[in-house]
Amino acid sequence: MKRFFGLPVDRPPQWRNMDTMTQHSSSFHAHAPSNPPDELAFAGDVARALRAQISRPALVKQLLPSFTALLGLETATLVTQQKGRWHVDAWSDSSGDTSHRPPPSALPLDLISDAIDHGDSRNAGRWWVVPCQVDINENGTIVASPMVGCLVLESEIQPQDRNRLERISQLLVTAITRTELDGRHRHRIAQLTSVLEAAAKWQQTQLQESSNENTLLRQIADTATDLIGCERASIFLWDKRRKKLIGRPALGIDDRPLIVPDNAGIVGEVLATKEPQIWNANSDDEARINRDVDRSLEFRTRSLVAVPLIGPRGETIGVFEAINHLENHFDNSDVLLLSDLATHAAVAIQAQRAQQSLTESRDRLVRDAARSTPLIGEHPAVAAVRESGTKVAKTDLTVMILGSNGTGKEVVARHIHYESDRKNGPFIAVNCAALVESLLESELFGHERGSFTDANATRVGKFELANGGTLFLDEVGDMSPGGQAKLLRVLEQREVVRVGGSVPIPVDVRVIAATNQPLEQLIAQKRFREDLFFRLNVVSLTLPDLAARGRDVLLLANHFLNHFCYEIGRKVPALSDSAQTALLSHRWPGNVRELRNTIERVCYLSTGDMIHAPDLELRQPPTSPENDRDSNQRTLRIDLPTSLAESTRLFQIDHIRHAIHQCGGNMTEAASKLDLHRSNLYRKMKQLGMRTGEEEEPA
Ligand SMILES: Nc1ncnc2c1ncn2[C@@H]1O[C@H](COP(=O)(O)OP(=O)(O)OP(=O)(O)O)[C@@H](O)[C@H]1O
Repeated sequence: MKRFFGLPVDRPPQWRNMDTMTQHSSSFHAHAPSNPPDELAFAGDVARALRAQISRPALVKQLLPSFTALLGLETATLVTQQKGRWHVDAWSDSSGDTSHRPPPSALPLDLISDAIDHGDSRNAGRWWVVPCQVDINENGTIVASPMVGCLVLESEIQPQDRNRLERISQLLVTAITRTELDGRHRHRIAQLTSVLEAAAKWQQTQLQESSNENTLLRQIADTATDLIGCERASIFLWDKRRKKLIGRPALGIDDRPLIVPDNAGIVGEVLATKEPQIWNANSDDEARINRDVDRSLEFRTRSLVAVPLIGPRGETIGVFEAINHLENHFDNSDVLLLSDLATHAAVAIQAQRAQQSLTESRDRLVRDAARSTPLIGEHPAVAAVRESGTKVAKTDLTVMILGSNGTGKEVVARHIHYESDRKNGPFIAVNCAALVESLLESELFGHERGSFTDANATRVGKFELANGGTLFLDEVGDMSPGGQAKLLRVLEQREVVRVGGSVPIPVDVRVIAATNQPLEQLIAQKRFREDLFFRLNVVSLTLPDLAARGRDVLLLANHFLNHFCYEIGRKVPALSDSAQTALLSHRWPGNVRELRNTIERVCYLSTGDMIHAPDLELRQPPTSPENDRDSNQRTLRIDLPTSLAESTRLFQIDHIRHAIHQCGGNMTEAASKLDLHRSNLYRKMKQLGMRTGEEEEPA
């Protein structure tokens, strides 16, 4: 390959022997105007035009007159093939006139075809034809359609001048093809940039939870319509099982999909062959178009291009179709662009489907999780907790749940979580009583590697794990002073610092705390921070003991019966009258947890369709101030050394509890039994650090 001014030029073999003639060529001025440009100046013009990155027509217009003058030609013409016909792109005569373009028929068409077919220059009489072409894969770049053209030169050329003519013609041809290629590259880069921008937008759409497949498909079709410049674009998704292609957005007037058999028309051809298809009216077979669809949609297809939609794993998911080019017929460049769009569209569609199915699975799991821990109970106090929980769930307020062990505080916390907008986030429960001080901090806030002896690796704390969801801090009253201080800081600043770390990590967590301890009393004893109490106690919900919930015991018993029998696959037995009476009269010191365990045991151990009282094996626990509330000969043992004032306080607490219990939680009755006014009873209870929730009031 020879180079002219840095530009590669392929020399046709039959001209190589003309090199020796170059030295004589400067005498060639057959028809040159009076002051012709010299070869070097022309080469300079070519280099400048190339640097300016002008379009091919502009470059030819600029250089053709001086080229004609330099070689002393009569005329020089650039012809190209367009839709199978010859077209005169540019023309110049020896005087530099470019306006009198001849018709293609005035040119030596046979010689032109000969030069194109052989890919090298041809000469016949006064005509010289130099091919000027851009191939499909020139320079390793995909070019949609080739440029087929020739420089046609008209001149009485002397043999000794042929070499010069060839050399200068090749310089112009190289400049023309280079400019054409550069233009195509720029156009292609712009196209690919647009495709990538569109793909990024589709990705955003597909990630939005609110978007559905229709939104995405419409967006993809709109992009194709804009970029290709056509009237409509449709995506046909393949329903393999039903052997149908479902076109969306439909060509139709409203939002209905267009359903066609998967072997019909051009889209059917594309699906079967996985090959793109172009159809243009007048030049292509009319029978390939399904005019029935046109008629039903009151539309006329004049031109169409369709490409397969291939998913990321090579599976065909449908066909992408563009209809009616706005300016022209569709050609290979439209196939190329639509194929680029189809590649990204197929990925976006598949990703959207995967996202959709993940969202559905997640929603199903969340629903199942919410159903697995229902807050059972019709007692007004339980109903009130449920109602307040639902209300407070819509806010991000911190909630404190009070109640004895096993009354269902975690169930209430879960109820709030699943009723809230955080339900798709995690629900993390931590039992603060179960961990020693040092471990609790690392459990809640995480720790950095090496922050203490056993910290072999960095650990993410529960606060971070609960990000976007709910953190349930059970037995918060048992938290260490250090832990309390840290917890307060996290609640105030909404960020955690891992143990041994210094970087604050933002967290978006709703905190629900619970305790069975009288926190006011702990505050008085300086065992619980008052400021933390106020932070946690923004809303407080109190669960009554199970024994105070009346017939809820039976509701819960039946709920657990159904649950465990379903788990072990046995028929659900009924509770006999004796069993019901036993359940209702038991004191349930372990509350709902105890009831649950009792029913679980019965489900596994009893046989038959009926559960009787003895099956329940309910034994009253040994006498203690906590559980011997029915006995009138109760003993309250207070360990020594205890001050008289403290002993009196503990006695009063026990006595009031006993009275409330005996009255089934009815505070008015309990107050009268204690010879107090109801409001005085409440005041006394507060004084003693007792809980005074209305929940102890039965219906
Ligand atoms: N109202 C309820 N409806 C259904 N199940 C309940 C209800 N209350 C409690 N339970 C069940 O009783 C058991 C104990 O409940 P939970 O752990 O919520 O109590 P808790 O008050 O948090 O206990 P602790 O104070 O010991 O942490 C759980 O198995 C729970 O599913």
